[in-house]
Amino acid sequence: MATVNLSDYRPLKISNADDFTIGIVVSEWNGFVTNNLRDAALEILEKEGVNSKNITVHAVPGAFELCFASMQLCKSKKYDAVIAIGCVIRGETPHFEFVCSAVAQGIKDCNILTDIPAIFCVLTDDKKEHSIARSGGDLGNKGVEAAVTALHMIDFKRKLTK
Ligand SMILES: Nc1c(NC[C@H](O)[C@H](O)[C@H](O)CO)[nH]c(=O)[nH]c1=O
Ligand SMILES: CC(=O)[C@@H](O)COP(=O)(O)O
Repeated sequence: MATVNLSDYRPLKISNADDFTIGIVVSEWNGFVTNNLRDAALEILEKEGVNSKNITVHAVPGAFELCFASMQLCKSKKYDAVIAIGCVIRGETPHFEFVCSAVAQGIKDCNILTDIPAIFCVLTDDKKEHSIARSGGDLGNKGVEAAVTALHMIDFKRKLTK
């Protein structure tokens, strides 16, 4: 049983977040989870000073489609960071393994093949209850973690190019 609250969030007070541009891709599969992840990420981004007009949210059918959509957003050069949000819940067949592996590799590829940080906010859970606990339940909300990570990575990259 996990004991760490994934959302032990303390304000980052990043000074120049008002001009950060962020693309968010949300898969519609398990929307009862992914919408909560999305909303938590949006809340943190705006709390940290990102202008809502600089945040764009795109929907795709399933987690597998996060690969294509995230790469397109990264290649567009319109965003300082991209957050990929999904929830894959194990079924009866090995399909779960293939989807999870493909999505992890696909989002990794966005980071390696483009110079845009792509954040992996995809729950890969054996049970629905695990996903619920991590999207606003007892174990916090992975969307918080993803938003914080995106801000850190934008800040990291900007410091490199100073
Ligand atoms: N079982 C889940 C899926 N499966 C669908 C795939 O992601 C993909 O849309 C399909 O294979 C067509 O390419 N997607 C999730 O996001 N979550 C699941 O639990
Ligand atoms: C992870 C999935 O794609 C899942 O919906 C597949 O379910 P099943 O393995 O029972 O077909």
